[in-house]
Amino acid sequence: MKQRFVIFLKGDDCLSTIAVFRQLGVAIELEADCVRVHGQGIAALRQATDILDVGNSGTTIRLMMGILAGRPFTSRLTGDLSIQKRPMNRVIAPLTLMQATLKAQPGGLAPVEVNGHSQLRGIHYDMPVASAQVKSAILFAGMQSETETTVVEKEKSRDHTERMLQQFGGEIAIDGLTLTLKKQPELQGQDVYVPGDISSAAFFLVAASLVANSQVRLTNVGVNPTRTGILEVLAQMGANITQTANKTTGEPMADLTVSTAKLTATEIGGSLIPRLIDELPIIALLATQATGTTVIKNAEELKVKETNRIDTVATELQTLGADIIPTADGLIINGPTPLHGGLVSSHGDHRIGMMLAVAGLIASEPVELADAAAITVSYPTFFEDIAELAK
Ligand SMILES: O=C(O)C1=C[C@@H](OP(=O)(O)O)[C@@H](O)[C@H](O)C1
Ligand SMILES: C=C(OP(=O)(O)O)C(=O)O
Repeated sequence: MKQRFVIFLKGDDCLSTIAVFRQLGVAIELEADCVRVHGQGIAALRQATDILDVGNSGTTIRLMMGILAGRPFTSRLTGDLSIQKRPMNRVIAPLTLMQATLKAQPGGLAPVEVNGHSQLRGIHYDMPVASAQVKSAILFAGMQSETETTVVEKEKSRDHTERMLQQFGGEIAIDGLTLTLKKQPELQGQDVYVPGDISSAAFFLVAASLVANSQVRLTNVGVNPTRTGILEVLAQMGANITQTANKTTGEPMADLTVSTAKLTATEIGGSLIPRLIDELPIIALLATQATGTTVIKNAEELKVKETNRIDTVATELQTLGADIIPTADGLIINGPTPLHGGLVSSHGDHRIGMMLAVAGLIASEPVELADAAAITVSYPTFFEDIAELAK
């Protein structure tokens, strides 16, 4: 259990986030089974001398913009080539309304300069996209604002920020899709147990469902209901999964046991999409082996992830023989279709890389994966864990 905790904190995304906070003056110790953060409050953050590099993490760059918008100094933020293609205006627009000044490259791209404002103004904001990253950035700025901030979500997105704020003694009113918060009292340090990431568990849920005679037990998986869309889809498609809830003081957590099953096609769209957005590449692979036509719609957000995931999923799975058609807002997949081998690529996107590695487990010939190193962004020991299960 502890080992799993270490695995995820060693992902490149986590390490670059820690490096960014250290540059802002926060003392952080990376221990064998935990990260110890010596927080002094948001007001104690100090100006970094260098540009802050978030690596491949969209979550880090967008959430940091919300934090730094309220600090009375200038920060510069950038990331890798993929980050420099991802839209930042979705965060810049609301933070500008709150009185911060943010300057991006043409097209609203990183690098971004944040000129923070020590007296931010709260806003009422109807979110144009269902995005936990945008929501969290506004909440972090709202925590530092002189007047009240209200965010109205388009669809319910993951609520880890709201839960953690409450755990640290902060106050936020949650009424369906409407969130309201004021300037926060001093937050109190807490012990936080980080459950296993369901987005990483998803690759094993699908692998065990597809590989003949499998049974896999995944322990302490985070099952926050804003993240469990994949479990609902798997159940709908006929997967064999049992769930045992674990006692926890923070985020809900469960052990999941999954075994091979015969699957049928399904339709995925609407409010389910934000609850399984990062799982759609692996769900697409699952659908290639299900009987019937699976339709994924309302998922245009996939186009602005680490790659355009509608294109990369369709192209790479077509290379392996899948019957999969990209659409403007999703994918249409006909199954079951046997997959053959071939040379495919992650295109530098960890989730595409892991999906293709799982495809390799069910393909009739070898699958060669180019740029497999991208997987370390979220799951450095992915291949070791797959090899262990394949024994
Ligand atoms: O808040 C987060 O940590 C994330 C939110 C999601 O992005 P959006 O909320 O912008 O869709 C998700 O795709 C991303 O991988 C991580
Ligand atoms: C970590 C991810 O995304 P982001 O770069 O948006 O944080 C992800 O796709 O799982």
